Amino acid sequence: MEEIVNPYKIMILNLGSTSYKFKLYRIARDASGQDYFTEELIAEGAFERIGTSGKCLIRTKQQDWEEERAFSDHLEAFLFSIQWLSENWILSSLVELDAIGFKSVHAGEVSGARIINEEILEIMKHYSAFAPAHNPLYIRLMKQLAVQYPKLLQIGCFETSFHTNIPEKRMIYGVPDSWRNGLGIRRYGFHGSSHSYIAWKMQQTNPDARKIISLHLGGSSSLCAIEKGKSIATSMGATPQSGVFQNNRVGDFDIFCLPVLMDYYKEDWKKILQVLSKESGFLGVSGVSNDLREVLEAAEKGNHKAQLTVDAFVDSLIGYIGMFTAYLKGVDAIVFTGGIGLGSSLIRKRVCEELVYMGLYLDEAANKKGTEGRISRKDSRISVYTWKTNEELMVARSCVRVLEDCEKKGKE
Ligand SMILES: Nc1ncnc2c1ncn2[C@@H]1O[C@H](COP(=O)(O)OP(=O)(O)O)[C@@H](O)[C@H]1O
Ligand SMILES: CC(=O)OP(=O)(O)O
Ligand SMILES: [Mg+2]
Repeated sequence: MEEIVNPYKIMILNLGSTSYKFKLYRIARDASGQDYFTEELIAEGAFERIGTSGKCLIRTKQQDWEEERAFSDHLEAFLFSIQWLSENWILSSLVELDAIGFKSVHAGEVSGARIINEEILEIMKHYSAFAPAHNPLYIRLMKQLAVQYPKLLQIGCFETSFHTNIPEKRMIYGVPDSWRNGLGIRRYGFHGSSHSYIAWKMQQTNPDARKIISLHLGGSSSLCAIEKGKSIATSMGATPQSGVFQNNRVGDFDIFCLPVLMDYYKEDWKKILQVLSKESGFLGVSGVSNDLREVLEAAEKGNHKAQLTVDAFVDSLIGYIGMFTAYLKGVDAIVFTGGIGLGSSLIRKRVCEELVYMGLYLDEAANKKGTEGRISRKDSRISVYTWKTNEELMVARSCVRVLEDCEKKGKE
Protein backbone atom coordinates (compact mmCIF):
# COMPACT_ATOMS: atom_id res chain seq x y z
CA MET A 1 0.00 0.00 0.00
CA GLU A 2 1.16 3.51 -0.83
CA GLU A 3 2.52 5.31 2.23
CA ILE A 4 0.19 8.00 3.55
CA VAL A 5 2.16 11.05 4.56
CA ASN A 6 0.78 13.03 7.51
CA PRO A 7 -2.64 11.46 7.40
CA TYR A 8 -5.70 12.83 9.11
CA LYS A 9 -7.88 10.43 11.05
CA ILE A 10 -11.47 11.15 10.12
CA MET A 11 -14.74 9.40 10.84
CA ILE A 12 -17.57 9.93 8.36
CA LEU A 13 -21.20 9.51 9.36
CA ASN A 14 -23.94 8.90 6.83
CA LEU A 15 -27.39 9.06 8.43
CA GLY A 16 -29.54 7.80 5.56
CA SER A 17 -33.31 7.75 5.53
CA THR A 18 -33.33 4.01 6.17
CA SER A 19 -29.76 3.21 7.16
CA TYR A 20 -26.78 4.21 9.28
CA LYS A 21 -23.34 3.99 7.70
CA PHE A 22 -19.90 5.06 8.87
CA LYS A 23 -16.34 4.90 7.63
CA LEU A 24 -13.16 5.55 9.55
CA TYR A 25 -10.22 6.70 7.45
CA ARG A 26 -6.58 7.64 7.59
CA ILE A 27 -6.44 10.00 4.65
CA ALA A 28 -4.18 12.67 3.14
CA ARG A 29 -3.54 14.41 -0.12
CA ASP A 30 -1.08 12.36 -2.16
CA ALA A 31 2.46 13.37 -3.07
CA SER A 32 1.38 15.12 -6.31
CA GLY A 33 -0.07 18.00 -4.27
CA GLN A 34 -3.02 18.03 -6.70
CA ASP A 35 -6.58 17.23 -5.76
CA TYR A 36 -5.70 13.51 -5.36
CA PHE A 37 -5.85 11.58 -2.13
CA THR A 38 -4.47 8.44 -0.57
CA GLU A 39 -6.51 6.76 2.08
CA GLU A 40 -6.68 3.72 4.27
CA LEU A 41 -10.08 2.49 5.34
CA ILE A 42 -9.63 1.47 8.97
CA ALA A 43 -13.23 0.42 9.61
CA GLU A 44 -16.65 0.65 8.04
CA GLY A 45 -20.16 -0.11 9.15
CA ALA A 46 -23.54 -0.42 7.47
CA PHE A 47 -26.71 -0.92 9.49
CA GLU A 48 -29.95 -1.46 7.56
CA ARG A 49 -33.54 -0.65 8.44
CA ILE A 50 -32.95 1.75 11.33
CA GLY A 51 -36.18 1.97 13.33
CA THR A 52 -37.05 -1.70 12.83
CA SER A 53 -34.62 -4.58 12.60
CA GLY A 54 -32.06 -5.27 9.92
CA LYS A 55 -28.66 -6.58 8.93
CA CYS A 56 -25.86 -4.73 10.68
CA LEU A 57 -22.24 -5.22 9.79
CA ILE A 58 -18.90 -3.75 10.77
CA ARG A 59 -15.73 -4.52 8.88
CA THR A 60 -12.13 -3.94 9.85
CA LYS A 61 -8.88 -5.41 8.55
CA GLN A 62 -8.84 -7.85 11.45
CA GLN A 63 -12.42 -9.02 11.58
CA ASP A 64 -15.98 -8.79 10.33
CA TRP A 65 -18.97 -8.57 12.65
CA GLU A 66 -22.48 -9.20 11.38
CA GLU A 67 -25.78 -9.50 13.22
CA GLU A 68 -29.49 -8.91 12.76
CA ARG A 69 -30.18 -6.05 15.18
CA ALA A 70 -32.87 -3.52 16.01
CA PHE A 71 -31.85 0.09 16.58
CA SER A 72 -34.63 2.50 17.45
CA ASP A 73 -32.84 5.42 15.80
CA HIS A 74 -29.55 6.60 14.24
CA LEU A 75 -28.22 7.90 17.56
CA GLU A 76 -28.51 4.45 19.12
CA ALA A 77 -26.80 2.90 16.08
CA PHE A 78 -24.01 5.49 16.25
CA LEU A 79 -23.41 4.91 19.97
CA PHE A 80 -23.30 1.17 19.40
CA SER A 81 -20.73 1.52 16.61
CA ILE A 82 -18.50 3.76 18.74
CA GLN A 83 -18.65 1.29 21.60
CA TRP A 84 -17.85 -1.59 19.22
CA LEU A 85 -14.83 0.26 17.81
CA SER A 86 -13.60 0.98 21.31
CA GLU A 87 -14.10 -2.58 22.59
CA ASN A 88 -12.25 -3.92 19.58
CA TRP A 89 -9.28 -1.55 19.97
CA ILE A 90 -9.95 0.30 16.72
CA LEU A 91 -10.76 3.73 18.16
CA SER A 92 -10.49 4.24 21.88
CA SER A 93 -12.28 7.60 21.83
CA LEU A 94 -13.54 10.22 19.38
CA VAL A 95 -10.84 12.46 20.88
CA GLU A 96 -8.36 10.57 18.65
CA LEU A 97 -10.00 12.01 15.54
CA ASP A 98 -8.84 15.07 13.61
CA ALA A 99 -12.44 15.58 12.53
CA ILE A 100 -15.80 13.97 12.21
CA GLY A 101 -17.45 14.48 8.81
CA PHE A 102 -21.17 14.32 8.11
CA LYS A 103 -22.96 13.60 4.85
CA SER A 104 -25.32 16.37 5.91
CA VAL A 105 -28.28 17.26 3.75
CA HIS A 106 -29.80 20.75 3.59
CA ALA A 107 -28.64 24.25 4.49
CA GLY A 108 -30.24 26.15 1.60
CA GLU A 109 -27.78 28.48 -0.12
CA VAL A 110 -25.05 27.28 2.24
CA SER A 111 -23.45 24.28 0.62
CA GLY A 112 -20.01 22.71 0.26
CA ALA A 113 -18.03 21.54 3.29
CA ARG A 114 -18.62 23.67 6.37
CA ILE A 115 -17.30 23.66 9.90
CA ILE A 116 -20.31 23.06 12.09
CA ASN A 117 -20.98 25.92 14.48
CA GLU A 118 -24.03 27.60 15.98
CA GLU A 119 -24.66 29.62 12.83
CA ILE A 120 -24.66 26.57 10.51
CA LEU A 121 -26.81 24.63 12.97
CA GLU A 122 -29.36 27.47 12.93
CA ILE A 123 -29.44 27.43 9.11
CA MET A 124 -29.85 23.65 9.12
CA LYS A 125 -32.67 24.04 11.61
CA HIS A 126 -34.36 26.53 9.31
CA TYR A 127 -34.19 23.96 6.48
CA SER A 128 -35.44 21.09 8.66
CA ALA A 129 -38.89 21.67 7.24
CA PHE A 130 -37.41 20.98 3.78
CA ALA A 131 -35.54 17.83 4.88
CA PRO A 132 -37.52 16.47 7.85
CA ALA A 133 -36.22 12.91 7.47
CA HIS A 134 -32.59 14.07 7.66
CA ASN A 135 -31.80 17.52 9.10
CA PRO A 136 -33.20 16.94 12.62
CA LEU A 137 -31.17 13.74 12.93
CA TYR A 138 -27.92 15.45 11.96
CA ILE A 139 -28.59 18.49 14.16
CA ARG A 140 -29.32 16.29 17.17
CA LEU A 141 -26.13 14.28 16.80
CA MET A 142 -23.96 17.34 16.03
CA LYS A 143 -25.27 19.13 19.13
CA GLN A 144 -24.76 16.11 21.33
CA LEU A 145 -21.17 15.66 20.10
CA ALA A 146 -20.44 19.36 20.59
CA VAL A 147 -21.41 19.04 24.24
CA GLN A 148 -19.56 15.77 24.79
CA TYR A 149 -16.45 16.57 22.73
CA PRO A 150 -16.17 20.38 22.56
CA LYS A 151 -12.74 20.20 20.89
CA LEU A 152 -13.77 17.76 18.14
CA LEU A 153 -13.92 19.47 14.75
CA GLN A 154 -17.24 18.71 13.05
CA ILE A 155 -17.55 19.21 9.31
CA GLY A 156 -20.81 19.02 7.38
CA CYS A 157 -20.64 18.27 3.65
CA PHE A 158 -24.00 19.21 2.23
CA GLU A 159 -25.76 17.00 -0.30
CA THR A 160 -26.70 20.04 -2.39
CA SER A 161 -23.07 20.90 -3.20
CA PHE A 162 -22.64 18.93 -6.43
CA HIS A 163 -25.62 20.67 -7.99
CA THR A 164 -24.64 24.30 -7.53
CA ASN A 165 -23.61 24.68 -11.19
CA ILE A 166 -26.93 23.59 -12.67
CA PRO A 167 -28.16 26.42 -14.94
CA GLU A 168 -30.39 28.93 -13.15
CA LYS A 169 -33.25 28.35 -15.61
CA ARG A 170 -33.40 24.72 -14.42
CA MET A 171 -33.25 25.58 -10.72
CA ILE A 172 -36.27 27.80 -10.40
CA TYR A 173 -39.95 27.04 -9.97
CA GLY A 174 -42.61 29.06 -11.75
CA VAL A 175 -43.43 31.02 -8.59
CA PRO A 176 -43.06 34.68 -7.61
CA ASP A 177 -39.39 35.60 -7.57
CA SER A 178 -39.74 36.87 -3.98
CA TRP A 179 -40.32 33.25 -2.86
CA ARG A 180 -36.86 32.28 -4.10
CA ASN A 181 -34.96 35.12 -2.46
CA GLY A 182 -37.09 35.51 0.62
CA LEU A 183 -38.03 31.93 1.42
CA GLY A 184 -35.34 29.91 -0.34
CA ILE A 185 -37.92 28.16 -2.50
CA ARG A 186 -36.03 26.83 -5.49
CA ARG A 187 -34.60 23.52 -6.63
CA TYR A 188 -31.40 22.40 -4.86
CA GLY A 189 -30.94 18.70 -5.62
CA PHE A 190 -29.52 16.08 -3.25
CA HIS A 191 -27.39 12.89 -3.17
CA GLY A 192 -24.50 15.13 -4.23
CA SER A 193 -21.89 12.92 -2.55
CA SER A 194 -23.14 9.85 -4.38
CA HIS A 195 -23.55 11.46 -7.80
CA SER A 196 -20.15 13.17 -7.52
CA TYR A 197 -18.59 9.82 -6.60
CA ILE A 198 -20.14 8.30 -9.73
CA ALA A 199 -18.78 11.21 -11.81
CA TRP A 200 -15.32 10.61 -10.32
CA LYS A 201 -15.50 6.82 -10.66
CA MET A 202 -16.53 7.09 -14.31
CA GLN A 203 -13.72 9.57 -14.97
CA GLN A 204 -11.28 7.01 -13.51
CA THR A 205 -12.65 3.99 -15.34
CA ASN A 206 -14.30 5.34 -18.52
CA PRO A 207 -12.96 8.80 -19.29
CA ASP A 208 -14.58 8.72 -22.74
CA ALA A 209 -18.07 8.73 -21.20
CA ARG A 210 -18.77 12.45 -20.99
CA LYS A 211 -22.56 12.36 -20.80
CA ILE A 212 -23.71 10.24 -17.91
CA ILE A 213 -27.00 9.64 -16.16
CA SER A 214 -26.47 8.51 -12.58
CA LEU A 215 -29.35 6.69 -10.85
CA HIS A 216 -28.95 6.70 -7.08
CA LEU A 217 -31.77 4.39 -6.01
CA GLY A 218 -32.05 3.69 -2.30
CA GLY A 219 -34.06 4.72 0.76
CA SER A 220 -34.52 7.84 -1.25
CA SER A 221 -33.82 7.97 -4.96
CA SER A 222 -32.64 10.59 -7.39
CA LEU A 223 -31.21 10.84 -10.87
CA CYS A 224 -28.50 13.22 -12.00
CA ALA A 225 -27.39 14.26 -15.49
CA ILE A 226 -23.61 14.63 -15.49
CA GLU A 227 -21.75 16.38 -18.29
CA LYS A 228 -17.95 16.47 -18.24
CA GLY A 229 -17.97 15.63 -14.52
CA LYS A 230 -20.52 18.29 -13.53
CA SER A 231 -24.18 18.02 -12.55
CA ILE A 232 -26.40 19.78 -15.10
CA ALA A 233 -29.77 18.46 -13.88
CA THR A 234 -31.20 16.40 -11.07
CA SER A 235 -34.59 14.98 -10.19
CA MET A 236 -34.97 16.19 -6.59
CA GLY A 237 -36.00 19.79 -6.10
CA ALA A 238 -36.30 22.04 -3.05
CA THR A 239 -36.61 18.99 -0.84
CA PRO A 240 -35.59 15.31 -0.90
CA GLN A 241 -39.29 14.43 -0.89
CA SER A 242 -39.58 15.28 -4.60
CA GLY A 243 -38.65 13.71 -7.93
CA VAL A 244 -39.14 9.99 -8.56
CA PHE A 245 -41.09 7.64 -6.26
CA GLN A 246 -39.34 7.31 -2.90
CA ASN A 247 -39.57 4.57 -0.28
CA ASN A 248 -42.21 6.35 1.81
CA ARG A 249 -42.13 9.86 0.33
CA VAL A 250 -44.35 11.08 -2.40
CA GLY A 251 -42.00 12.25 -5.14
CA ASP A 252 -43.40 14.77 -7.64
CA PHE A 253 -46.93 15.77 -6.69
CA ASP A 254 -49.53 18.30 -7.78
CA ILE A 255 -49.85 20.97 -5.09
CA PHE A 256 -53.39 21.78 -6.25
CA CYS A 257 -54.63 18.63 -4.51
CA LEU A 258 -54.14 20.63 -1.32
CA PRO A 259 -57.71 22.02 -0.97
CA VAL A 260 -59.14 18.50 -1.22
CA LEU A 261 -56.63 17.19 1.32
CA MET A 262 -57.23 20.09 3.73
CA ASP A 263 -60.90 19.33 3.59
CA TYR A 264 -60.37 15.60 4.12
CA TYR A 265 -57.89 16.02 7.00
CA LYS A 266 -59.91 18.87 8.61
CA GLU A 267 -57.22 21.50 7.92
CA ASP A 268 -54.56 19.45 9.75
CA TRP A 269 -51.65 20.32 7.41
CA LYS A 270 -49.11 18.54 9.63
CA LYS A 271 -51.00 15.30 9.13
CA ILE A 272 -51.02 15.88 5.36
CA LEU A 273 -47.25 16.40 5.36
CA GLN A 274 -46.80 13.30 7.51
CA VAL A 275 -48.75 11.18 5.02
CA LEU A 276 -46.86 12.65 2.05
CA SER A 277 -43.45 12.22 3.65
CA LYS A 278 -43.84 9.03 5.70
CA GLU A 279 -46.76 7.03 4.39
CA SER A 280 -46.53 7.54 0.64
CA GLY A 281 -44.17 6.30 -2.09
CA PHE A 282 -43.63 2.50 -2.18
CA LEU A 283 -45.37 2.09 1.17
CA GLY A 284 -48.38 4.21 0.32
CA VAL A 285 -49.10 2.73 -3.08
CA SER A 286 -48.35 -0.92 -2.28
CA GLY A 287 -49.61 -0.98 1.30
CA VAL A 288 -46.89 -3.62 1.80
CA SER A 289 -43.65 -1.95 2.86
CA ASN A 290 -41.26 0.94 2.29
CA ASP A 291 -38.58 -1.65 1.55
CA LEU A 292 -38.57 -2.43 -2.16
CA ARG A 293 -37.37 -5.98 -1.49
CA GLU A 294 -40.67 -6.75 0.23
CA VAL A 295 -42.68 -4.96 -2.45
CA LEU A 296 -40.91 -6.97 -5.18
CA GLU A 297 -41.60 -10.19 -3.29
CA ALA A 298 -45.29 -9.33 -2.98
CA ALA A 299 -45.46 -8.41 -6.67
CA GLU A 300 -43.91 -11.76 -7.55
CA LYS A 301 -46.69 -13.45 -5.59
CA GLY A 302 -49.31 -11.62 -7.65
CA ASN A 303 -50.10 -8.62 -5.42
CA HIS A 304 -51.50 -6.08 -7.90
CA LYS A 305 -50.78 -2.95 -5.84
CA ALA A 306 -47.20 -4.09 -5.27
CA GLN A 307 -46.81 -4.66 -9.01
CA LEU A 308 -48.26 -1.22 -9.72
CA THR A 309 -45.71 0.31 -7.31
CA VAL A 310 -42.82 -1.36 -9.11
CA ASP A 311 -44.22 -0.36 -12.53
CA ALA A 312 -44.72 3.26 -11.44
CA PHE A 313 -41.22 3.44 -9.92
CA VAL A 314 -39.62 2.13 -13.13
CA ASP A 315 -41.81 4.45 -15.18
CA SER A 316 -40.74 7.51 -13.20
CA LEU A 317 -37.08 6.56 -13.76
CA ILE A 318 -37.66 6.21 -17.49
CA GLY A 319 -39.33 9.62 -17.62
CA TYR A 320 -36.34 11.34 -16.01
CA ILE A 321 -33.87 9.41 -18.17
CA GLY A 322 -35.71 10.73 -21.25
CA MET A 323 -35.68 14.29 -19.91
CA PHE A 324 -32.01 14.13 -18.98
CA THR A 325 -31.02 12.61 -22.32
CA ALA A 326 -32.59 15.67 -23.92
CA TYR A 327 -30.74 18.03 -21.54
CA LEU A 328 -27.47 16.23 -22.22
CA LYS A 329 -28.22 16.03 -25.97
CA GLY A 330 -27.38 12.33 -25.89
CA VAL A 331 -26.03 9.93 -23.33
CA ASP A 332 -22.87 7.79 -23.24
CA ALA A 333 -23.45 5.86 -20.03
CA ILE A 334 -26.10 5.05 -17.46
CA VAL A 335 -24.99 4.11 -13.95
CA PHE A 336 -26.99 2.34 -11.24
CA THR A 337 -26.01 2.85 -7.60
CA GLY A 338 -27.53 3.04 -4.08
CA GLY A 339 -29.12 0.12 -2.20
CA ILE A 340 -31.69 -0.61 -4.93
CA GLY A 341 -29.44 0.34 -7.85
CA LEU A 342 -26.77 -2.09 -6.75
CA GLY A 343 -29.05 -4.68 -5.17
CA SER A 344 -31.89 -5.20 -7.63
CA SER A 345 -31.05 -6.80 -10.97
CA LEU A 346 -34.77 -6.84 -11.71
CA ILE A 347 -35.14 -3.05 -11.46
CA ARG A 348 -32.04 -2.60 -13.65
CA LYS A 349 -33.45 -5.05 -16.20
CA ARG A 350 -36.87 -3.38 -16.19
CA VAL A 351 -35.32 0.06 -16.75
CA CYS A 352 -32.96 -1.12 -19.47
CA GLU A 353 -35.74 -2.97 -21.33
CA GLU A 354 -37.46 0.39 -21.80
CA LEU A 355 -34.31 1.91 -23.32
CA VAL A 356 -33.70 -0.52 -26.16
CA TYR A 357 -35.06 2.20 -28.47
CA MET A 358 -31.89 4.20 -27.63
CA GLY A 359 -29.64 1.34 -28.74
CA LEU A 360 -29.07 0.20 -25.15
CA TYR A 361 -28.64 -3.57 -24.76
CA LEU A 362 -28.22 -5.12 -21.34
CA ASP A 363 -25.89 -8.08 -20.83
CA GLU A 364 -28.36 -10.24 -18.92
CA ALA A 365 -25.74 -12.54 -17.41
CA ALA A 366 -23.56 -9.65 -16.18
CA ASN A 367 -26.64 -7.92 -14.78
CA LYS A 368 -27.75 -11.01 -12.87
CA LYS A 369 -24.30 -11.48 -11.33
CA GLY A 370 -24.81 -8.25 -9.41
CA THR A 371 -21.14 -7.36 -9.19
CA GLU A 372 -19.72 -3.92 -9.91
CA GLY A 373 -18.76 -2.92 -13.43
CA ARG A 374 -20.18 -2.91 -16.94
CA ILE A 375 -23.47 -4.72 -17.47
CA SER A 376 -24.27 -3.75 -21.06
CA ARG A 377 -23.44 -5.77 -24.16
CA LYS A 378 -20.44 -4.91 -26.32
CA ASP A 379 -22.75 -3.83 -29.17
CA SER A 380 -24.74 -1.46 -26.91
CA ARG A 381 -24.47 2.16 -28.04
CA ILE A 382 -24.97 3.31 -24.44
CA SER A 383 -22.94 1.56 -21.77
CA VAL A 384 -24.50 0.62 -18.45
CA TYR A 385 -22.66 0.20 -15.15
CA THR A 386 -23.35 -0.69 -11.56
CA TRP A 387 -21.03 0.89 -9.01
CA LYS A 388 -21.24 0.69 -5.25
CA THR A 389 -21.41 4.31 -4.24
CA ASN A 390 -18.86 5.72 -1.81
CA GLU A 391 -20.41 8.86 -0.40
CA GLU A 392 -18.20 8.68 2.68
CA LEU A 393 -15.02 8.88 0.59
CA MET A 394 -16.21 12.09 -1.09
CA VAL A 395 -17.05 13.55 2.34
CA ALA A 396 -13.66 12.47 3.72
CA ARG A 397 -11.85 14.22 0.85
CA SER A 398 -13.81 17.42 1.48
CA CYS A 399 -12.89 17.17 5.16
CA VAL A 400 -9.19 16.96 4.25
CA ARG A 401 -9.53 20.19 2.24
CA VAL A 402 -11.15 21.91 5.24
CA LEU A 403 -8.49 20.61 7.66
CA GLU A 404 -5.72 21.83 5.34
CA ASP A 405 -7.36 25.26 5.18
CA CYS A 406 -7.54 25.35 8.97
CA GLU A 407 -3.84 24.47 9.20
CA LYS A 408 -2.93 27.13 6.66
CA LYS A 409 -4.93 29.75 8.52
CA GLY A 410 -3.31 28.65 11.79
CA LYS A 411 0.13 29.26 10.27
CA GLU A 412 -0.76 32.70 8.88
N1 LIG B 1 -31.66 -6.39 -3.39
C1 LIG B 1 -32.43 -5.32 -3.23
N2 LIG B 1 -33.56 -5.18 -3.96
C2 LIG B 1 -34.36 -4.11 -3.81
N3 LIG B 1 -34.13 -3.13 -2.93
C3 LIG B 1 -33.03 -3.22 -2.17
C4 LIG B 1 -32.12 -4.30 -2.29
N4 LIG B 1 -31.11 -4.11 -1.40
C5 LIG B 1 -31.39 -2.96 -0.76
N5 LIG B 1 -32.54 -2.43 -1.22
C6 LIG B 1 -33.19 -1.19 -0.77
O1 LIG B 1 -32.24 -0.15 -0.66
C7 LIG B 1 -32.60 0.73 0.42
C8 LIG B 1 -31.36 1.17 1.12
O2 LIG B 1 -30.59 1.91 0.24
P1 LIG B 1 -29.40 2.83 0.75
O3 LIG B 1 -28.98 3.64 -0.42
O4 LIG B 1 -28.37 2.00 1.39
O5 LIG B 1 -30.16 3.62 1.87
P2 LIG B 1 -30.30 5.05 2.46
O6 LIG B 1 -31.22 5.79 1.58
O7 LIG B 1 -30.84 4.82 3.82
O8 LIG B 1 -28.95 5.69 2.48
C9 LIG B 1 -33.54 -0.05 1.32
O9 LIG B 1 -34.74 0.68 1.44
C10 LIG B 1 -33.78 -1.36 0.62
O10 LIG B 1 -35.13 -1.58 0.46
C1 LIG C 1 -31.13 12.90 0.54
C2 LIG C 1 -30.36 11.85 1.24
O1 LIG C 1 -29.33 12.11 1.83
O2 LIG C 1 -30.86 10.66 1.15
P1 LIG C 1 -30.68 9.19 1.73
O3 LIG C 1 -31.63 9.10 2.83
O4 LIG C 1 -31.03 8.36 0.58
O5 LIG C 1 -29.30 8.92 2.17
MG1 LIG D 1 -28.23 7.16 1.35
